[in-house]
Amino acid sequence: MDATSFCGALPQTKLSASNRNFSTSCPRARSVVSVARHLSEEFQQPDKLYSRESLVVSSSSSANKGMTASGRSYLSGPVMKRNPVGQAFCAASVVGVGAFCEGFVDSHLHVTEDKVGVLLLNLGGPETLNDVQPFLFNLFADPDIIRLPRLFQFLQKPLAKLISVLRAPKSKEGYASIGGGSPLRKITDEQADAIKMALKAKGLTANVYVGMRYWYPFTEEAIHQIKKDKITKLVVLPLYPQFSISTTGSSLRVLQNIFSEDAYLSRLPVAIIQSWYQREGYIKSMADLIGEELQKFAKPEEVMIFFSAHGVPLTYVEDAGDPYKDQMEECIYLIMQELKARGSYNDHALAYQSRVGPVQWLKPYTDEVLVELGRKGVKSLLAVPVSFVSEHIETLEEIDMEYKELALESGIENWGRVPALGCTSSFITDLADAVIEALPSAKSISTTRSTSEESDRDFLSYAIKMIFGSVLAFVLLLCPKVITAFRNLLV
Ligand SMILES: C=CC1=C(C)c2cc3[nH]c(cc4nc(cc5[nH]c(cc1n2)c(C)c5CCC(=O)O)C(CCC(=O)O)=C4C)c(C)c3C=C
Ligand SMILES: [Fe+2]
Repeated sequence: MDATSFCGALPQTKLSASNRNFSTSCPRARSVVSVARHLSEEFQQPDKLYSRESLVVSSSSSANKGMTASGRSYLSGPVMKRNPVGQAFCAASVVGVGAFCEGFVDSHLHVTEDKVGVLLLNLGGPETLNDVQPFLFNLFADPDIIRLPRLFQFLQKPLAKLISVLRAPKSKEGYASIGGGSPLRKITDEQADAIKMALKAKGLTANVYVGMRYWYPFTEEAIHQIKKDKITKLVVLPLYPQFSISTTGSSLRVLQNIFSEDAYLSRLPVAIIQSWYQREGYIKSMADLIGEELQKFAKPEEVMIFFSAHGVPLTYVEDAGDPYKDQMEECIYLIMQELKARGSYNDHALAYQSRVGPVQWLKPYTDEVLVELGRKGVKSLLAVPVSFVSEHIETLEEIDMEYKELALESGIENWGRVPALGCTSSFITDLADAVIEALPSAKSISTTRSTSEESDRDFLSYAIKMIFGSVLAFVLLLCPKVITAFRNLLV
């Protein structure tokens, strides 16, 4: 497998151009932030962290699983056989009972006695209003959220402090209006329990862990527990249907860092499901929910189906090759095809919400499209949140309150909103299938540990950057003009 073929492992129905960007047009290794791309660079340097066949990062797709851009298999291990509707045969061959995965039969028909773990990756959210500023700090301190040129990366934390302090009042207002905190932890825990039960029903006993990127339970805590439980095979399932550098990519980078520094983890066979927006079970579950909500309108056939996805800055897609936009568009296409197959021929639109800061984000923007649709005479509209599978601040506050008000002011008379998938059983069953399908392709990561000389050097440069960064932040904080300019940009 070469670096290009690894990039080909990204979901790729319409992505060949952006995938090529991963390996060719973005030479900076650290500031350009896709884990897939980063790994592909590691592959070009054989003495670095990852061996060529070490980490299986797959798109959970019936169309391209296990295939490179040129159609060759990138999996060196067993490749799952599939039936024509994209379900792996694996579910039927799982026969295990007892603790963990005893008796699990892989596609080589070898009986393995693994302790299977499933790690759900999610964003996390503040549980109280006091958590909001530190949560925002964690978010903005992420180099996959604020992407600074390499030379300025030492400013990441001071900048995160500044932005989080300035943004906190507005965010707090939002969280206060949905009950004083994010529901994400509770919902993700429920999803974890539901996936565990669904796996058990299919004959696979597994521990399911939740690892959040910016709040408790942090990914590090989940990994600690995975080690304690002596898991022997791990499937990583990010709870984002579409891959973005800013979400799945960021969480995978954290995992990569933890795994590369730990002897046990670097030997642990891992399979990563990178995106799953194209899975039949997910598409059908979304179509079910949309169909149900359409029926609540007096004239369902006249309703505009309005997909609202979380945005990302335009540079992610255009410069860093984030496949998010392509995957989102393909996802909407598949959902609409499914609705057509069921006899619904509604008009639809896709727009992007929740932009933050002064830069351009993916367009069209949700608020502008709502006003435009109202102006054009659309009277009935069904909002469909499509980038996230739990209720969260951006569905409960931004869509249900802000956008609804804007739509009604703009002339739309009948408003509806599709709930997030949450623990919808067909959806959970499909995620369980995705886990079972991914399991046989788990591979361990082999690493070379850094020498003590290297870590001494790292520490020194870290210390210098921190001191320099703190002085700069101090100067910035003392300059009222800078603060006012920032505040105007952020709120
Ligand atoms: C696919 C989903 C998401 C993408 C892509 C994404 C990118 C992204 N987000 C920010 C900034 C913020 N995000 C915030 C909260 C938040 N974002 C998502 C999802 C995606 N973000 C979720 C699920 C949540 C948590 C919601 C909750 O219930 O707690 C916030 C904090 C809330 C606020 O102040 O608005 C910020 C800020 C950026 C900059 C970005 C891409 C670069
Ligand atoms: Fe966000």
